[in-house]
Amino acid sequence: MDIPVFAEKQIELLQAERDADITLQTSLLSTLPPTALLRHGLALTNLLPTSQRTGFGGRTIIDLQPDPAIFPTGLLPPHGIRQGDIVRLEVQPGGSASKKEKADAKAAGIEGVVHRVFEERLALAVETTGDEVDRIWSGKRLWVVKVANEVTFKRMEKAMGFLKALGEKGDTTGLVDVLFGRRAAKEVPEGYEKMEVNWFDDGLNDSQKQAVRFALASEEVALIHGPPGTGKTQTLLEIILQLATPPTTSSSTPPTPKKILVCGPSNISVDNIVLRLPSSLPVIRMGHPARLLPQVIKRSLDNLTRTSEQGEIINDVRKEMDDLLSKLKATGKTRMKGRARKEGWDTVRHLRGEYREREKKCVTEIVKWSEVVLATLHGAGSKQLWSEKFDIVLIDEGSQALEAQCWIPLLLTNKSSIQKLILAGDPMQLPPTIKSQTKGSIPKPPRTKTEIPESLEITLFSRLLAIHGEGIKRLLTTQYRMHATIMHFPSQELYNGSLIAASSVAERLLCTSLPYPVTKTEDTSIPLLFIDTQGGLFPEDSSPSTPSAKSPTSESKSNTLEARVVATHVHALIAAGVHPEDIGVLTPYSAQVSLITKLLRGTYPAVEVNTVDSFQGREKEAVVFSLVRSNDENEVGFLKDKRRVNVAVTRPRCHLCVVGDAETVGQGGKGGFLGRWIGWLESAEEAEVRYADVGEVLAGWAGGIEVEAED
Ligand SMILES: Nc1ncnc2c1ncn2[C@@H]1O[C@H](COP(=O)(O)OP(=O)(O)OP(=O)(O)O)[C@@H](O)[C@H]1O
Repeated sequence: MDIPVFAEKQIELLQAERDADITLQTSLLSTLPPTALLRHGLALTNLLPTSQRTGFGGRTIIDLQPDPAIFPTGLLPPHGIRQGDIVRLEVQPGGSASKKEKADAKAAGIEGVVHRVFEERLALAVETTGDEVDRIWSGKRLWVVKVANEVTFKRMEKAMGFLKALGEKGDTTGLVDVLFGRRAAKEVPEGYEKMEVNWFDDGLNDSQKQAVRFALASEEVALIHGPPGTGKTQTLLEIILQLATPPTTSSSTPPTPKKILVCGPSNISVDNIVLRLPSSLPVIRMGHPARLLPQVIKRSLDNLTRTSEQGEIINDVRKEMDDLLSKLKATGKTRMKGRARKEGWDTVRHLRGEYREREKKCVTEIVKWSEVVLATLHGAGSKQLWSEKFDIVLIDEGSQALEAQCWIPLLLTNKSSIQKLILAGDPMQLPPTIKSQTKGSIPKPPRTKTEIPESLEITLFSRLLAIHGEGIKRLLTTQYRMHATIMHFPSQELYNGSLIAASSVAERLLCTSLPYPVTKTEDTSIPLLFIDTQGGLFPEDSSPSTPSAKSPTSESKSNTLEARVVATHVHALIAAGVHPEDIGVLTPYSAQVSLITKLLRGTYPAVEVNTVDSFQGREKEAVVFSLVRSNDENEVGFLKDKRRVNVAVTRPRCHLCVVGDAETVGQGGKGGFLGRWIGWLESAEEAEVRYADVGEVLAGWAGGIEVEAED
C-alpha cells in the first residue's frame, strides 16, 4: 500500500469528520437557548465560582456551585456534563443579551476539562494563569458549554503527517511495513501451541491460553478476536504480566522484561485494565486525573509524582502558590491592591513556571523506570512519552478505535524501538461512530493489499485481517456472559458457530440466577422472547423527528405503541422481582430512547434506556430491544447493520426480549443477516414468540406510566 497516499486520505477524512463535528456543535449552540442546551446535555447553567486551587501540571481547579437563587436545594440540576469533558467557562448571557454581548462573553471565556462532578458542585481544571481566572471571577453568574474536542483530531492528524513523511522518505520500520502489507508478517515459530507458560491466571480457558501463547510467540503482529463476553481483557492481562515479568530460567542471563505501552480508545477501557492488574506490578496510568476512575488515581502519574521524593518539593511550591492565590482572592478589607497585587500575580506566574519545570523532571524519571505504561490512544501522544522507548504496543478495544488513533502510540513515541503490535477487538461489533459518513452505508474493508480505505469506519483491526488473513488472529471462544440460547444466533452467523457458553452461564435465568429472589413467571423463566407486532397496528410514528432547534438530534424514528409494549414488559419483569437497575432497554433510535424514557422514568427511573451504540461493551441481566421500524415499505434503516444487532442482542446475561414487526424487519432484511435473524426468532424453536395485541397494550399496565405531553 502506498503509505503517503493512505496518510493523505486519512487526513482528508479526519478533516471532514472534524468539520462535521464542529458544524453540529456550532449549529446547536447557536440555535438553542441555554435551557435547551442544558436539557440536551451540552451546557450547565447558573453557576457561581466558589474557590480555586492548584492541581496537577500547575492547572487551576475552579469549583463551581449552582446559584442558590435559582437552585435553592443547593444541588446541580440533571445535566449531561461528564468528568473529562472539554468545556468553555463563560459569563452566562442574560435572556435579553444582544448578539454583541453574547459574542463578548464567549471571547472572554476560558477552556477547561471537567475535573470532578459532584451532586452539588463541578470542579473544572483550567490551563490558565490566576489573573485570567480572576478576570471572570468577580461573582458573576457563569455557565459551562461543551466544546468539540479538536485536540484529538490534531493528534491524529499529526500522527498521519508523520506517517506520510516516513513513507515519502522511505524511512519506515519493519513493523510499519508489515502493518501496510508491504511484506508478510514473520511466521509464528512452529509448535508455539505447546509453549511452556507459567500461568499467572491458571483459570484461563484453552482458547485464551492459545491466544496468549500466540501473542507471546508472534514477532510483529497478533490480533486477538474477542466476541462479546469472551474475556478479551482477561487474556490481555495475562499477556501484560507475561511480558512484564518473564519467568526466570536456569540460564545465566536473566530474561529482560519488555517495556509495554498499553492503550485503549477510551479512558474507561484503559482503567478497566489498570483496575485488574495486580497491585504488585509497577505501572503508570498516564492521563488527566480528571478523567480517571477514582480507584486508579493512586497509580496515576499525578499521584506517583506527588508521592515521590521530588514530589515533596513540588508540593511545597504548590502550597506556596495556593497560599498566595487565596490572598489574591480575598475581598473586602483584606483585598490586595495596586502594586502589591500586581507583584502577587507575578510571583504566582514565576512559581507556576518553577512548579512545571520540577514536575517535568520528576515525571521523566518515573516514566523511564516503569515497565508498563497505560494511556488512552490519544494520551499516548502526550509530550511525556515522546522519546520513550517501548518494545511492544498493546491495544484493547482496537475495533472501536479509528485507525489514525492507533498510530498515535506507534508513531508519537520512539517508533524505532517498537517491535510488536498486539491488537484486541471484535470487528463484528460497532466501529467508532463517524458523523461525516453517509447514513446507511456500511463500508467494506479493502479487498487487496494496495486498496486505500475510503472510510474512517475501516479499523486497523479489519484492515490487517483483510491484508494478512486469519493467520495473524486467534479467536476466543468461551463466553462468560449469556445464556446459551441468547448466544446461539450471533455465534452461528458471526463467529462460525464456534462460541461456547461457559457452564457457569449457559443456563442463566432471571428466576434462578440473580442474587436475590425473583418469582418464576412466564417471563422470568425464559431466556429469549420475541414480541411480534406485525399486522400494521403498531406503525412507526409517521413524522420522524428531524433536526430542529426543538429536537436537534439527527433524523430519528420512534414508535409510540411499541414503546408501550416495551414498558409493559419492563413492568412485568419488575413485578416479578427483577431490580430495575438490572434491566436495560435498547433501541437504535434516539427518538425512541426519549419516548421510552418518558414512559418509564416516573415509576422506574433506575431502568436504563439507551441507544445500542452507547451501550456497547456493557451488560444487563435483562435487555428489552425495541426495533421501532414498522412500515409498508419495509424500510429498516439503522437495523441493517448486523454489528448493531449483534451488539444489542449480546448485552443480556439472562433474558432478552425483542419487540418489533417481523414483517417489516424480516422483509427489509430479506436475504441478509437481519432477515435470517427474524426468521430464527420466529421459528420458535429457541425463542418464545408472542403476538402483541393493541387492545391489550392500551388497556394494559398504564397505572404507573407517566405519559407526558411533548415538551
Ligand atoms: N477463563 C475465565 N474463567 C472464568 N471467567 C472468566 C474467564 N475469562 C473471563 N472471565 C470473566 O468473563 C467476564 C468478561 O471478561 P472480560 O471483561 O475480560 O471480557 P471482554 O471480552 O473484555 O468483555 P467485553 O466484550 O464486554 O469487552 C468477566 O467477568 C471475567 O471475569
